[in-house]
Amino acid sequence: MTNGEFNKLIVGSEEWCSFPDIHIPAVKARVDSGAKTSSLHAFNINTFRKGTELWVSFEVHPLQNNRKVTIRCEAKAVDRRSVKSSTGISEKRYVIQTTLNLNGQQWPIELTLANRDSMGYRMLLGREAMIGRMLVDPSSSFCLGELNQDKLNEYYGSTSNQTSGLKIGLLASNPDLYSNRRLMEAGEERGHEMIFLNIKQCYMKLDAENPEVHYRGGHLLSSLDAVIPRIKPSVTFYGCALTRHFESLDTYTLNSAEAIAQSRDKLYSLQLLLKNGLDIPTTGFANSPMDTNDLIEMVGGAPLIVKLLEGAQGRGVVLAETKKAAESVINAFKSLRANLLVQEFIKEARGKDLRCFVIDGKVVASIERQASPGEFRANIHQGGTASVVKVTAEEKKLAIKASKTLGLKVAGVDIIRSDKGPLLLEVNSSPGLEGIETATGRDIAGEMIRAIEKKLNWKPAMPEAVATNNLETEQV
Ligand SMILES: Nc1ncnc2c1ncn2[C@@H]1O[C@H](COP(=O)(O)OP(=O)(O)OP(=O)(O)O)[C@@H](O)[C@H]1O
Ligand SMILES: [Mg+2]
Ligand SMILES: [Mg+2]
Repeated sequence: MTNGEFNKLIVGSEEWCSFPDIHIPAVKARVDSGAKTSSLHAFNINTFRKGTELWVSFEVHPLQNNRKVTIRCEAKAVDRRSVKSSTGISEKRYVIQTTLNLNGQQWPIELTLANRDSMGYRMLLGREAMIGRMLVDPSSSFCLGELNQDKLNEYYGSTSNQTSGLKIGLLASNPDLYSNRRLMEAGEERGHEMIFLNIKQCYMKLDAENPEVHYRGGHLLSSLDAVIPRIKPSVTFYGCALTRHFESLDTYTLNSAEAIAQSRDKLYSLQLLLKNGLDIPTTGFANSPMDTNDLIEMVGGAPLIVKLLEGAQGRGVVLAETKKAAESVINAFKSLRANLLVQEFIKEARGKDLRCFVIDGKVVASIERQASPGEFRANIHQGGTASVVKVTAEEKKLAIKASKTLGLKVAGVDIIRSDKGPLLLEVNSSPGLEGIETATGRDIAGEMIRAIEKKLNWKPAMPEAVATNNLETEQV
């Protein structure tokens, strides 16, 4: 190490910094040497002239997951540049030059004004701003010091104690469905304003500076704090596009569009789960009908399971008991151009499976589902019955890891008990509440609302006035 390097700041992957010129006293930055330029999450970006100079005015929510604190800023625009985001989409962004303060050291840096923060960070510190001044230790965070809540309150006033409820949209299709009724009810019970948003009646404006979502007849949906996406398979494409658009409006979505989309693709999600070391029944997938025989051999021969990639509620899951039946089912589905996978049949499960309901990294309830007599599918919609079950620590870990792998904050994880141990069947992004609430008597809808409150740092004005059903403890 040269002498010069001793003078460099050692920073972790996240650090608090400030921007004195634009009056931002504290913002948490993601340190990302993979990005060239630094960026700040800004909205309501408008240009104006000061003499011959082009200036921009913009607003910033400096705190992560908090839309109550807003700072209005003005700065000279030094450029307008095409910037490629991590998702590969390039867009034009204004660039300002401003002073960065990091642990008392100050220097001017260029900042692009980005209008989305898919990573949740309001600020990204890129390598141009770091060159010659700092060394990154990616394994640590806040090497330059943490900021506690008191300090943040001092800077921004009280950031958490809100007296009124949140405005939460339920993005779904059928308001009469048990799960949707319960979510509306649970939110209202906890003092929030709940708005039912029919997916098909939402429409959006895609615009770099002012993206919008409108509802039936032009009503603007700009002030929602959070959205609960409950997207049925037939509207996955549009529902995910809407969810993504809410994310770009800085509305918190309980499950992200990306997580919903990838968990809907059964094949892709199984690949992701396997890659992360989670066990699944042996599964085969092929395109050409010429390979049907080998496909059957691959999963250990008949009896075997055939699943449509776009199935749900047990529809599109077939048990082929003989090799002949397997061949005809696979070929029949293929002739209809359906995407399907074949899977080893877990006979020893005897028509039972587990549904673990995961919220925010915890298993809040689990049930065992037993298929009706003569049926192998345990889905409630196929006549299965649910009962409370004690799940093992291994099963719990599997469910939590599966939700995490797919990036789902709320998930219904289906597990089957095999002779080889628990195997993952699938992970659902809009798991039904009826079966699990009825069997366990738990307030799962309330738990989902609480996960939003926690994420948005919302606390009831009078905690004792709100009915709480504390489900922090995992069900065993
Ligand atoms: N490999 C298998 N071996 C034995 N039984 C299986 C197997 N795969 C699925 N099953 C049974 O069939 C049921 C339905 O399968 P799966 O959960 O994969 O799809 P799905 O229920 O259609 O999707 P969703 O849960 O989203 O509605 C399972 O709950 C389980 O009881
Ligand atoms: Mg299932
Ligand atoms: Mg499913």
